Amino acid sequence: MPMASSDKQTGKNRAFKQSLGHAWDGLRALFHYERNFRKHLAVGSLAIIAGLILRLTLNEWLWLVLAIFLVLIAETLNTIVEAVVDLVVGQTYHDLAKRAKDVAAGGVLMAAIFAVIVGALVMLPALGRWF
Ligand SMILES: Nc1ncnc2c1ncn2[C@@H]1O[C@H](COP(=O)(O)OP(=O)(O)OP(=O)(O)O)[C@@H](O)[C@H]1O
Repeated sequence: MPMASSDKQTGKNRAFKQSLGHAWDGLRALFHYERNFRKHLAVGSLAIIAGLILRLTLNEWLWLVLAIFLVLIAETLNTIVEAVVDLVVGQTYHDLAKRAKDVAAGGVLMAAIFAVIVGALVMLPALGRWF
């Protein structure tokens, strides 16, 4: 059952290019609809610019990039949870809906705390070398 009527696909992708196209659609949806994703992307981009200016070492780059991607991936998972919960319960209040959304938000918070710690551990010594 690869296609529903009106050309909207509901079945499996048949080619890698098709899978890649849907993944790209997902990234575009994150960027367009998720304000927090855009914010995290902006902060990550600023950290990369700071890293370029401060000439980070390879090791420092690895930690920084890991922290940035962890936050973006956590935000992605949070978005998935919100979408699926809304799909299932709509506007109805449900304790499990609250738990799922709160836990997903907690995941983003953990990743953000990790990023702040990594940012401080990487940027402070790099700033010290700069001055
Ligand atoms: N259907 C629901 N049932 C119970 N609680 C809900 C429900 N929908 C949302 N909530 C509560 O409201 C909070 C905010 O939900 P919402 O879907 O608005 O997320 P959000 O604030 O838009 O998240 P983000 O800031 O990551 O986009 C949830 O963390 C949860 O505590």
